[in-house]
Amino acid sequence: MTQWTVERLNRRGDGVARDASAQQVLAQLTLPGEIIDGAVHDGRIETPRILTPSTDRVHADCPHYAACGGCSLMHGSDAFVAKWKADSVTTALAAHGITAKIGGIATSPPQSRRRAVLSGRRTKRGATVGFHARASDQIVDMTECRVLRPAIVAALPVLRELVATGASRGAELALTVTESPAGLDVALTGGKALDAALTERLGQIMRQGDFARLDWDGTPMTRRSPARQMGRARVIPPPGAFQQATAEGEAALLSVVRKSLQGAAHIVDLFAGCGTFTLPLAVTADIHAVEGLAAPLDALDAAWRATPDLHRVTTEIRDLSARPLLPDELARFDAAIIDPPRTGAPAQAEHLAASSLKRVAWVSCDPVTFARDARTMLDAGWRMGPIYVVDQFRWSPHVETVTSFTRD
Ligand SMILES: C[S@@+](CC[C@H](N)C(=O)[O-])C[C@H]1O[C@@H](n2cnc3c(N)ncnc32)[C@H](O)[C@@H]1O
Repeated sequence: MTQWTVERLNRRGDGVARDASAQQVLAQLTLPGEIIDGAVHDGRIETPRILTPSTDRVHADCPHYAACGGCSLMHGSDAFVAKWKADSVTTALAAHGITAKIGGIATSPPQSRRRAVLSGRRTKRGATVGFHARASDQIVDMTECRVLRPAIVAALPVLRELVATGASRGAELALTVTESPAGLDVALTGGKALDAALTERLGQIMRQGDFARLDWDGTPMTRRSPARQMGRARVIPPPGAFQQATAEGEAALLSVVRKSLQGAAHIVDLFAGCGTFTLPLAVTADIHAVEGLAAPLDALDAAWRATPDLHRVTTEIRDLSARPLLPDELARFDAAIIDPPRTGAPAQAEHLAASSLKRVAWVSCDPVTFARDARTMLDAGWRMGPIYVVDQFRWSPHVETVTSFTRD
């Protein structure tokens, strides 16, 4: 059988391997340097046999690992994964001619992810709930998980009950499950239409799982408010709202943002969400929070109004792709935070680059789009500080970063 040598992992964490004639295949769950064989289908080896393992290979301690798409790097040592994530940032920046200094990597511990989007489907015997299998629309019926908070794992039987009760045959439900201090906050989409009988049954299931809130396709049922602390403020995030995936990751991002903007008195927070950065920084600065969705901004505003002694916080609903803040609008601030979605913020980057601002803290969840936007800033004369890698999605190929841009 042909033998292949794994040269590197691609951005999805798949091994890129070559045989003696330089033919290339992709092989999941492999590591650089490994010699493998296995059946090739459509340019992929789905179940590679590891003939010569890497010294970075470790036992993946999860019964679902062979199939579950939630993790794809659990077979690599912590040191290997940390270096691979840092290297994927430097490689993305190098593609735009940028030499980056990595300031450090903060990896969230196992079982720390407090928010996950799971899938659920009714089956003949009940229901299946979990992440999708790798490159598949099948759902892995999860009984254990090394990344999710224990409270979410413990709720899996109740989540299955929820899906068995509320899913139409064949339909796939999406369950955004967030651990709040008051209990689980579950937002479900794709369920059966609510009627009196279903509402009553859902109430029983909520009590069984001791859920704080269940949002059924836009109809919220609340037993306790799923409020959480952001700085001194208590925010009630809207159902399913974006929140940083781990408390440790959020603290690491906030610490770099805070240090980068120290002493700033008037800050604009672009892509502000529910106020992860706005509310803690409002202890020392006036903040203008800009965000595309009304619901998170309403939550941010309500939290600010209910908290004594914070600086002034104003909010603006605005699509920052279609209508980025212009240089003359940015002129009234002395610093900015930007935390765009994975697509990055090419339009807003142009205007930040051309503005009179002197400091920008830049949070990113995609090194490739970040590198493009960083190029825009550097071309306009900004300097980029060290990049901190914040790994909130341990064992997945996902990489987040935070850095600062300054100029005199
Ligand atoms: C990565 S999240 C960051 C949220 C917040 N900074 C935090 O840390 O919780 C990106 C945010 O950008 C918002 N968003 C996405 N596209 C947008 C757009 N075109 N204009 C304005 N906001 C947008 C999303 O609703 C989301 O709240």
